[in-house]
Formats: sequence, structure tokens, C-alpha cells
Amino acid sequence: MSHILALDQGTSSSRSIVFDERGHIVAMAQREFRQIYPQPGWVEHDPMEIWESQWATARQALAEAGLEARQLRAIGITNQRETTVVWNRRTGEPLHRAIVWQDRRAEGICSAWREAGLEPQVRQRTGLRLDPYFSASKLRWLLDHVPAVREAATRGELAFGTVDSWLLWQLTGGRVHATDVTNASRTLMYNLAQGGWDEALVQALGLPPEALPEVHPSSHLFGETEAHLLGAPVPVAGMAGDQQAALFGQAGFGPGIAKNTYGTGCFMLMHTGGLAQASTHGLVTTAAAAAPGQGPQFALEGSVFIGGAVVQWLRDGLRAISASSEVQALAESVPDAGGVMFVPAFTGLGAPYWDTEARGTIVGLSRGSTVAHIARAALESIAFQSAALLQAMSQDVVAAGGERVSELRVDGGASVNDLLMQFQADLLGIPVVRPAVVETTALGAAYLAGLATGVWDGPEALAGQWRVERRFEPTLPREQARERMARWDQAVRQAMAG
Ligand SMILES: Nc1ncnc2c1ncn2[C@@H]1O[C@H](COP(=O)(O)OP(=O)(O)O)[C@@H](O)[C@H]1O
Ligand SMILES: O=P(O)(O)OC[C@H](O)CO
Repeated sequence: MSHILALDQGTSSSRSIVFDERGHIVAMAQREFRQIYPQPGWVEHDPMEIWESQWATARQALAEAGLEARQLRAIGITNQRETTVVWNRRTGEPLHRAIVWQDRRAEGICSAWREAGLEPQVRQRTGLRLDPYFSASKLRWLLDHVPAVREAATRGELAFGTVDSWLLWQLTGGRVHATDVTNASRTLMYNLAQGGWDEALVQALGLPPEALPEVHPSSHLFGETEAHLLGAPVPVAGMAGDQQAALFGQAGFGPGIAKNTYGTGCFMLMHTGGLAQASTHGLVTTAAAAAPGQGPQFALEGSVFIGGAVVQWLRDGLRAISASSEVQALAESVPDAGGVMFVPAFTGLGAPYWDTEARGTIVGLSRGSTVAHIARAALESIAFQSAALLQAMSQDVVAAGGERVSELRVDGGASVNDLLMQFQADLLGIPVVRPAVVETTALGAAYLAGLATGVWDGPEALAGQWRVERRFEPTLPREQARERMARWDQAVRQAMAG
């Protein structure tokens, strides 16, 4: 039996999972690490904590699987995307804490770029928008504010990377500085149509091209780990950003397949095949992970900043529940939200609205409203935001003469909530499908690594491994679903107004 180790470096924890060749989980280890909030709107991680927590879970998962490193066929890496790490390529020393994707400090840099008229070329070349979410503005902030970063750049010693590159650098003992197309496509510097760093754009953004990693396909032999780290060298043969890896792990290998991950935020991706389709409805275009021989693949993506995090707010902010798992029972204790609408725009609104100024809003309260109605409205807000993404995707797809999505594949921590999944199906009017293996992110990374090392011949062999655990069929009449969406849109307008 062949085994693959997937390293899943997420925003709040590092996880390592050993899979066998049937895609079954053999062992898993997880470790949380520090979230650092130096100022409101800023979020940082310590790059050494990222690496050490990841390395520790890799050793632990191997031990729990009862395997030695030499018995592994390959390692696949998947990671929180956009998060920006800078280090000295001569000494290997990090030059600053990692600036996390959620961090909004580069807003001023983005507005200056917008004022300089860069937005149209950024959109056209990278498929993204000028938003501090993406890496380039974070790198520029580091160059502008941290003398050590600027000096390293002047000496040609600066290395920039997203978290995949940083882990690969550590795993290979500083021998390999590389990334994959999916991570590169989240930096604002990658040219989707040409496939590679966009030198003219990198120059226009005032960034040093020699600091960038080499870009390779996601299923590729990136390098071998240093023998002493795990006990034997192991090929690193797959790398992808976590949302693209999840699409791959959901057997999203070709056009028309859509998945939504319900974690802290929600990330919906729809595969568009070999076509890098531009969105005219507030989504971004991104590289999808591809199997060897498939050629470049793309997806439309929408990100919701506050998804499952609204349940954390019910727990920690409102103290309405003491554990996230209690939210379903509280919400089900009332037949509906009683007219309450909750827009959790705590940090502004992401796709498809893109409004940094919007703030959390609860409307429709009456004398009869209780905390149960608010909890129900909070859960519903996750589904409303996701429905707005799917609506935008359908509009884009139909405008390009394509087919609407026929079902939504789901995963992530909040996808265990049956009430939420049923409401999602009701709003969308299409089935919502939850697979048996919900660790789709790590599975996708394992698939990419296994495909590059001959564990599987091609995506056809993997499509057969995808199994449905539960299918939620829509039951709400479409007219009622439309009315509810209209009320949601109205509540969003109120959140955006103030
Ligand atoms: N039963 C539940 N119902 C709704 N949300 C839940 C439930 N259990 C966990 N969550 C939410 O899921 C999120 C965690 O999901 P996870 O996929 O681990 O997130 P991440 O990868 O972003 O850290 C948290 O925001 C939590 O509030
Ligand atoms: O680490 P996660 O699962 O919260 O995912 C973060 C995303 O990749 C950010 O774009």
C-alpha cells in the first residue's frame, strides 16, 4: 500500500494527514499556533512557529501511522494563501513576521495604486482586484516600512514567498525557492494568460523580481526533503493553495464543478477548465490545480470574510452558546428567524460586494425577537452570502454561454451543520452535496503529490474515490427563495450604508 503525507498549513492551525492510496485517512495530527494582532486590522504569524508547528505535526502523524519516512511515496503541501513571508536567502532568517491574508494594513498602498490607474491592467493580467487581501501590497508594505527588508532587497538577498514556498524552503534546507501556479495566482504578480510572473506589472508595483520564487505546476517534483527532518528524504511532489486543493480534493478536475468551503470564511470556487474567464459580477479569476498533462486550468472564486466566524461571535461576543456545535439546537428552537436579518460585515464585505466600510448590521428586530432568532439569522447569513456568490458565478457563466452549476459540493468545519446545509440548498435551488471525506484540502494536496509520483495514473482513477455522505435537496418554492434573497440584498444595502 502506498502512503502520502499531506501538510495542511491553515490560518489557525498546522495539520498533517497520512493518506493511503484509496484516499483513506490513516493518521492525523494538528497543532494551533499564535495569532498576533499588533493593531486593529493587522494580523501576523511568526514564520518559525508556522514551520515548527508544521514539522512537529508531520512527525507526529507519521508516528501515529506507524510509518517511517522511507515508506512514504511523496509529500503534498497545501496552505493558507496570500499570507506573505520574507526571509534572507543567504542566512535563511525571516526578516519580519508573516503578514496574514486577513490583514488590511496595505489599504493605503492599494488606493495609491488605484489612483495611479493600475487597476485595469491588474484585473486584466492577474484576474484579481487591487485589494490588501492579495500578497503584492503586503510585500510592498514590508519594503516601504521595514529597513531590513529593503536592505536585503538592495543586496539581492531578499526572498519572498507565500506559505507553501516558506515550508518548501525549510523542508529542502534552503535548496529550493519555488511556488506553484495556484499560490502564485493569488499574489497580484502572476500573469494568468501567459503563465508566469508578469515582469512589467512587478516593475509597475515597485517590487524586486529577483525576490520571487520559481513557479511550477501544482503536481510537480519540487525537491526532496532534508534526510534529518523526517528520517529519510521524501519527494515534495504537490503544492497548491488550500482552496484550490479543496476543489481538487472534491474531484473538481474539470469545468462546471463548484465547491464551497465553510470555515472561518467561506470560499467558493467553480472550475472553468482551460478558460481564464473574467468576472463582471464581483468575483476573481484564479489558477486551479491541474493534474499532469491537463495544461493550465482556471476557476472563478468568491471569498466571504465572515462565515463560520459569525458562530464564533455568537459564542465569544454574544455568549449565546458555549460551543459552536450548540448553534444548530439554538437556531432550531424557533421555526424561523422571525424577520431578523443579520449581515456579519465585521471587517467589511468581500465578494461580490467588496466594501471595506460596511459594518455588521442586524435588522428586523421586534419585541418578540430572542437570541434564538439572532442565532438562526446568523446561520442563515452564511448561506445568504454564499448564495450571492453562486448567483454571481451563474451570471458570469451564463454571460459566457456556459451551463449553470447543477450541484454544490461542500466541506469545512461549518458544513457539518445540517440546518445550514438544508437552508443553503433551499436558497440555491440546487442540491448541496457533502462528501464522506471532508478533509478535502489535505486530500487534494495528497492527490497532486500522488499523481506526480505515479501512485495514480490520472484524475479518472481519483474521481471514483469521491463518495457522497449526504445530499440536501431544495424544498423551498423558488418564489419564496427569491423573496428571501431580495430581503437579504436590502439588509446588505443597509450594512453598506452605515
Ligand atoms: N456545528 C457548527 N455549526 C456552524 N458552524 C460551526 C459548527 N462547528 C464549527 N463551526 C465553525 O466552523 C469554523 C471552523 O471551521 P474550519 O474548517 O476548521 O475553519 P478554518 O480552516 O478556517 O480554521 C469556525 O468558524 C466555527 O465557528
Ligand atoms: O486557512 P484557511 O482555511 O482559513 O484559508 C485561507 C484562505 O486560503 C485565504 O485565502
